[in-house]
Amino acid sequence: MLSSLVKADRLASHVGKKYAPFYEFIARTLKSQPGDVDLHSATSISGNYKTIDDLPGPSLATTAYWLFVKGYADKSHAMQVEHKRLYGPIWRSRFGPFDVVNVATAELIAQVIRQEGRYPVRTDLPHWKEYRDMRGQAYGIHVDTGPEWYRIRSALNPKMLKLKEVAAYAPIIHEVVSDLLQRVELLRLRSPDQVTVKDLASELYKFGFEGISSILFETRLGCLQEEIPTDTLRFISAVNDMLALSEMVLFFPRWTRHIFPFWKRFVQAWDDLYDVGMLKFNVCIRDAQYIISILVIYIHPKMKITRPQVILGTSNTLSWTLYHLARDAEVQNRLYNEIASVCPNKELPTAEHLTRMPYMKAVIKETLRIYPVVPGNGRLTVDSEVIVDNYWFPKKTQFHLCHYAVSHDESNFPEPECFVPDRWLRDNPSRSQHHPYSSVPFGVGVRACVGKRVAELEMYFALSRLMQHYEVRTEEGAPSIHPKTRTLLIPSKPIDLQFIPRA
Ligand code: HEM
Repeated sequence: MLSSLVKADRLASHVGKKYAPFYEFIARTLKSQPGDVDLHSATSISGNYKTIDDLPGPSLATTAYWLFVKGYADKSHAMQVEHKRLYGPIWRSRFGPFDVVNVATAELIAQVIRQEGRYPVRTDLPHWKEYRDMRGQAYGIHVDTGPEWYRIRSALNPKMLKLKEVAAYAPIIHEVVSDLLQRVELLRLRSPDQVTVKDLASELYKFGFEGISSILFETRLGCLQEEIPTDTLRFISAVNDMLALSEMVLFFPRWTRHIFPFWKRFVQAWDDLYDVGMLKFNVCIRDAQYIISILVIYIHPKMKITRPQVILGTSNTLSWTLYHLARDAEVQNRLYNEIASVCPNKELPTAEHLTRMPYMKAVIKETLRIYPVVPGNGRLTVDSEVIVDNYWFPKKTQFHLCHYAVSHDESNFPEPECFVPDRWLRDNPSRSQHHPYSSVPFGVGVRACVGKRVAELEMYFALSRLMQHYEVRTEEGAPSIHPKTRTLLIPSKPIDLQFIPRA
């Protein structure tokens, strides 16, 4: 029990006092959990537990059938839900070199996170490490593990996760939001009906890329300009190639590298990334590693070079938010009224204003619940064996945390497919009683998203200023748009919206 409380305390100190009741909940739960064992002696008690071989789950052939015949290759988020229904909340999937244990309830995710150790690992990225070893470069925050990751992360946390520090980025973010507003105005005026902006998501992707780059590079990339600068295009294209090749490189064994061109092109893409990163943005190699690590996590592998579509979490979330607001006039009016009352006469919102906009926060939370940008996260057990739901797992077990299935579970969120921001408001009768891990779009624990605060600031500023200037509507008879998975959860079709200027 002592070890449980220590773990809960450690977690608490990482995330802050705000969540004190949540830690109490964790500590209480831990007292009665099967996971509350001395993990160092797990091997000796492993005989009392079932093992990975006892788990239900699809065979390789069944998985291939689901992906390629039943059409779930770009709907792996929906496959989580279906497989949970078929196999229960914990199951095993095998495909190619991947052997994964899926967990799909909030409680099971909590059990994995509780045992993630001091230096959690999402997944092994041997090919990324190999490139860096070859060029004698450091791994960076996304790839690094162990004490070196912890060192970088500890240096970043106070800068990135403290609201006061992040609020210092407000002027840069507002500058980029002003460009977005100009771009929306230009595009709507240019359209035949003078209100419709076609494929809004791709404009917001450029906004997201521009926003994060101006914070990290302290220089503007020009993504929202009419003509995107060549260097920026080259940088984006290198990221695109690197991500597209990343899966291929991992899938084929090493000895095939002389036969197929993937590895050579993968190395070239990384070389280009560093070259352009350092030339264009004038950053030193260590900074470049850090910046590139951050950027590449959220860039969509399939984005087209001719029309750069850079998918970042913030822009993706904004696209879905506007999509729902356009379909729900009541929610949109409530949001507009809140913004107008806190910032009358289109006053520029500040970080302080945001503290008085609970409804806007609820709108974004609800969007992230329905569309968690990262629909499935990972944890690789490195330090110790773990016990989850009466199963014993050895070191090097890859867990898949099925965020999407959990945040769509009706035992946590009644009518889970409905967009109901009210469920997040305190003192509201329709507030859901849900497990604290039932919607964790930014991940949880010490390895959770380091950009959460920056992302929130960007989304709140962009949404409030768009609402100050426009009412959004859908075109008559516009079809519903469903998400698809391309590593991230993205709209399956372009989102076209009308922007009606407000008086
Ligand atoms: C709505 C926007 C965003 C969402 C939903 C999101 C979500 C996530 C998730 C789920 C993870 C994995 C966490 C885990 O393993 O527990 C993650 C990691 C990470 N995110 Fe974000 N993210 C967003 C925006 C950003 C932004 C704007 C930045 C950059 C400033 C960023 C930087 C990172 C980094 C560096 C990591 C790796 C942290 C580590 O391994 O220590 N994210 N994010």
